[in-house]
Amino acid sequence: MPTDYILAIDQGTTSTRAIIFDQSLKPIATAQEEFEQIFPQSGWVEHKPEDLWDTTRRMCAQVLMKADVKARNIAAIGVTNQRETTIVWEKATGRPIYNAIVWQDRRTADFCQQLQQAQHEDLVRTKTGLLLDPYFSATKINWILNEVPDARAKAERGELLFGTVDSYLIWQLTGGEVHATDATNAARTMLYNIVTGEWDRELCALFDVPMSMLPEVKDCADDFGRTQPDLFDGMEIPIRGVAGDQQAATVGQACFEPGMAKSTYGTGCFVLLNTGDQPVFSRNRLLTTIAYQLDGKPTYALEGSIFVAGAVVQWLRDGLKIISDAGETDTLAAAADPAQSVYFVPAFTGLGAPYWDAESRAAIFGLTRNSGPAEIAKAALESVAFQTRDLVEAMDEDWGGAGARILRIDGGMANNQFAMQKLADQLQAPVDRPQVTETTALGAAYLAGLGAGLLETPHQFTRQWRSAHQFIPLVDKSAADQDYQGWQKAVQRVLYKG
Ligand SMILES: Nc1ncnc2c1ncn2[C@@H]1O[C@H](COP(=O)(O)OP(=O)(O)O)[C@@H](O)[C@H]1O
Ligand SMILES: O=P(O)(O)OC[C@H](O)CO
Repeated sequence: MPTDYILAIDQGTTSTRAIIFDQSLKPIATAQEEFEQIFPQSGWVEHKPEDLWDTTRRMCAQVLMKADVKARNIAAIGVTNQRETTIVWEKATGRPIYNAIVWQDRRTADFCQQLQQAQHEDLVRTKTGLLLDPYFSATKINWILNEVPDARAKAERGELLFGTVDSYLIWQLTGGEVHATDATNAARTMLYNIVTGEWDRELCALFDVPMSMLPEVKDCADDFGRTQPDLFDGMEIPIRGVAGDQQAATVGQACFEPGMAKSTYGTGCFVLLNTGDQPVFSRNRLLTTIAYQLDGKPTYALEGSIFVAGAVVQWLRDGLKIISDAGETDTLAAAADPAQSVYFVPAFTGLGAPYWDAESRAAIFGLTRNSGPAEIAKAALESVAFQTRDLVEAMDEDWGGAGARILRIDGGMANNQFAMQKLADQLQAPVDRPQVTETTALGAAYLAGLGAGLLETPHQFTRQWRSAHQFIPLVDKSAADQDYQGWQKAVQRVLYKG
């Protein structure tokens, strides 16, 4: 049998997936497992790095078995990951010195505020395209170095390494041989200059992060080393593709032309609009980021980041316990009393774009004695559509109204008919769900195939993209606007910043 499969590892916020694709990029088999979410204090979110690695290793083994494919038939591995999540480990042992601090974690809000008050936001923004928010890695690294005993001294002696989840997995996969990341993940650390394409000395000084801890930055389709032999039956499989999960989804949705946009509904929701070879800086507090980097050339994107999308459904299941499965919200919401105006602002960990309010917390408005699980589920799903409209309106202004008129959607929650119909209604524009909804893994597989020289240029891949379902607006603009105004009022009531 020829060596012609690609293994994509998608290490997400709530679960780890491994998917095998054939050379035509058709998914052959998937293995997936959830892992523990740790909430030590209000606004804090952690993962055990060992869980991220163990689930990765096991899902890779499982998917090979499921697909009945041998390791020797895997031509290349692509890695994609939850972004910004921060891990610091010992160079000598590979042992993490603290749990992974997850992107949603808000513990460094005060530090960010101090830096804002000291007028550092413009510097950060021009160099990184980001805002001074706890979301990004820099202040999380600073926290670990300050709070873990001896960490700072060890870091200064060059004994500690930092990585986003991709780097940590590459380090583990290669048996400590390779400490690298790609430009899209580097762009989320708040230490990387997205214009010059290098780690920024001034920012590392500002956040007090020794540059010796930082990984080498590579293209998205590049040589990230080979797996250590005892992981895959003695085979050393090349790792050839890496991208942050939202950027991988942008690739997987074939958004290769300026003006094309995708929106991914996983734990959070992230809209990325391709802006071409020049960074566009937002006037509406959206982020500027690298969509992908090939042959040393970055393609930039405007990004809107919502911290809670699918996570609100998880909360209905695990917190409120009104459903036992995420999919149940679909029928539950459809049965809600249409006369009630319940709004749910899911600011469990503050609000992301365009509000950037780390201290606000969630609230439900408009409850009556007749409100029940159906009305709450409906409001939860609708919150995702309203939040996306917030982003798309901001993007339209920044991009001169010439943004994508059709949004490509993916992620676990894109399977929810009710939520996605509401989205089309709110945007007053069509919403396209593709045939392959595992676009994040697909993007990573494509990059790995490109890096391994198995696959052709992006234009070839673009021709393969197919819509499976298009949602079109079913309400008129005035009804949608009236609904949206209720949301805007609800948001104003939870904003901490006022
Ligand atoms: N049918 C559905 N309806 C609503 N939400 C869903 C549905 N299926 C999955 N989800 C939500 O989507 C999220 C999982 O999507 P996924 O893309 O796997 O996320 P992640 O990569 O962040 O782990 C969960 O938060 C889950 O609650
Ligand atoms: O794990 P996801 O799919 O929710 O994505 C998380 C993002 O990368 C955070 O920036």
